[in-house]
Amino acid sequence: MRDGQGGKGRAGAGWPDGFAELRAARGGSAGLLAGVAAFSVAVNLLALTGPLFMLQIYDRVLTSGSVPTLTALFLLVTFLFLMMGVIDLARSRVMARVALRLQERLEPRVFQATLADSAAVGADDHRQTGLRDLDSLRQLVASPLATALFDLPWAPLFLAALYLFHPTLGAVATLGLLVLVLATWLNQRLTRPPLRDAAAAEHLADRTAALYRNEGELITALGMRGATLARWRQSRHRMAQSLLSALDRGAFFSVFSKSFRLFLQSALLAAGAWLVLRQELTPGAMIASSVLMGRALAPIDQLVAGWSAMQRALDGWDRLGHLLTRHPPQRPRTPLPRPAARVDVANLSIIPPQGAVPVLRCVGFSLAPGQALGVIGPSGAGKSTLARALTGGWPAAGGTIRLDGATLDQYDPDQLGRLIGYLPQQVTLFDGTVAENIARLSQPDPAAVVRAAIAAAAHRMILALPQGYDTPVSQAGARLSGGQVQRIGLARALYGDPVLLVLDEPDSNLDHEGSAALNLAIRGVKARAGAVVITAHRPAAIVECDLLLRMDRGQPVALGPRDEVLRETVCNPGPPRHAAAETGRGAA
Ligand SMILES: Nc1ncnc2c1ncn2[C@@H]1O[C@H](COP(=O)(O)OP(=O)(O)OP(=O)(O)O)[C@@H](O)[C@H]1O
Repeated sequence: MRDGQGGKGRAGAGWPDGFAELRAARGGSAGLLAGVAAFSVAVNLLALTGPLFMLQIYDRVLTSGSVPTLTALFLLVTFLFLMMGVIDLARSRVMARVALRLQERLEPRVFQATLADSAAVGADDHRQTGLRDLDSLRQLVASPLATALFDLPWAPLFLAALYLFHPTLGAVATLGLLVLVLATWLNQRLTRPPLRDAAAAEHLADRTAALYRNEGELITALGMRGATLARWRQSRHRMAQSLLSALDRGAFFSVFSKSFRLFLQSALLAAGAWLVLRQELTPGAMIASSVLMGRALAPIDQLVAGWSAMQRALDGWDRLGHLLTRHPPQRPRTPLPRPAARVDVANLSIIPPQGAVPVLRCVGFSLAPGQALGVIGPSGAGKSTLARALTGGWPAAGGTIRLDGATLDQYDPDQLGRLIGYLPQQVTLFDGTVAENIARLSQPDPAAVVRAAIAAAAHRMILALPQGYDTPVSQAGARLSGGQVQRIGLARALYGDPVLLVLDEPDSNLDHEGSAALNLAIRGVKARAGAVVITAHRPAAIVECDLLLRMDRGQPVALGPRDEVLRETVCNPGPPRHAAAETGRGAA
């Protein structure tokens, strides 16, 4: 398989790039592939059985009229073909196992890289095809196309045999082979762009359909059915057009290759007959050479016919290489003890993934255990960006975030995830029970689940569900209100007593009772010496905050004790002002 270039050098120092990982995974089946190559030697040598048998029938049996020779040859041929079938079958079965092994070996890495990509780029980005690419790779390896690749290097052997029969036959076959190789290359060149377009358009159409499916209620309510159908059909139409163009071109080459192969066989027969007439060849050799050439050209025919699958897999290999390069394997980190809730942010700037300019600049503050920081500011001020950065979701482009002295990347990501409770603006629940969702899909600790639910004021609401904590929920199937989902999300954030709790507009869907419970939960975290960061639009959400950070257009405009900053905000709600505290660290 090919190596892409674009992603090279982006992997961490000392770590293999994505393509090296792919090659290593393929190398993991080197023994099996060597076995397949050995089987291919046997299969291709045994493929000479047919031509040799014909040679013997025409030149020995028919001339001598010997029935015993015919019988012996026939029995031998039966045995050899049987052997060939058995070995060919074994070869296919081994390739199926190679394919499975490749998939099993790469799946965890690809899954993690896809998740990381989705966290960095956004779930709806068109690059979310890692697992699908791996599937097409597995399908290719398990398909007859892969075995055709093993047969391809044997074509010269059959050509050599033709040259042995007669150089003219060899020359005709070589010429034919070159034409077919040229046709295969042209096929690849001409069908690749439309096939890529079709795959991209198909992905877009699938994504659009999934989004519309999830938002069916909204679409109906807003009378958007016609418009959504038109848009979906537009992307389907684009896919159909590209696919049609690829199929048309592919069909041309497929038909050309098939017809040319048949023609070539007749041409070779004609050349053979001419040589027989000139008494330079025996009739047996003439027939055998025709069969031999068929065998030499078969893998090329197979490759032309299955080119779109081949192309999909090759493109998939490229994309996977880049995906794995973008997200190199986690380096092992020395496990750190559970930190104290001391958060130090210094001169932090954040550039969103795929972004070019920082959307957060020069942010600095310190939080001591037992303190809560409120982050306020107008829409687009950078509050959610700061929340994402504090959870380790978006890496710092400049400056640092330290938790008890260690930068976030010094923690193992899973450990960090357990140390931080995060409630995003939009809460998503996953397939599983309510308890499993609160326990972050790990094996739930029932006491901890109930404790977290009580702290989030979700306990009674959960008990009212048909099966209580064991009620299955899913993104689409759950019949929970926005506030109920938010409370379960808060319970999930509180599960496991995190050191740092990051709440991104936690009260956007909460009623009075929910807001009161939220404040109680924040007080609880502070009481057990945790730290809390809350972004908010509403004053009710920051009543438990000791410190307040006011942001505007990605920059801090005020930082200090809550009431002081609130007073300042009332007196001076205008554009950014660079107070001494703006970039300071020592507000805590
Ligand atoms: N993925 C992204 N790529 C590029 N820019 C982004 C991305 N996400 C956010 N931004 C930009 O970063 C800035 C801050 O956005 P952010 O969501 O942090 O604001 P916010 O203060 O949380 O707003 P709101 O109160 O409306 O939630 C905005 O200008 C936004 O356009």
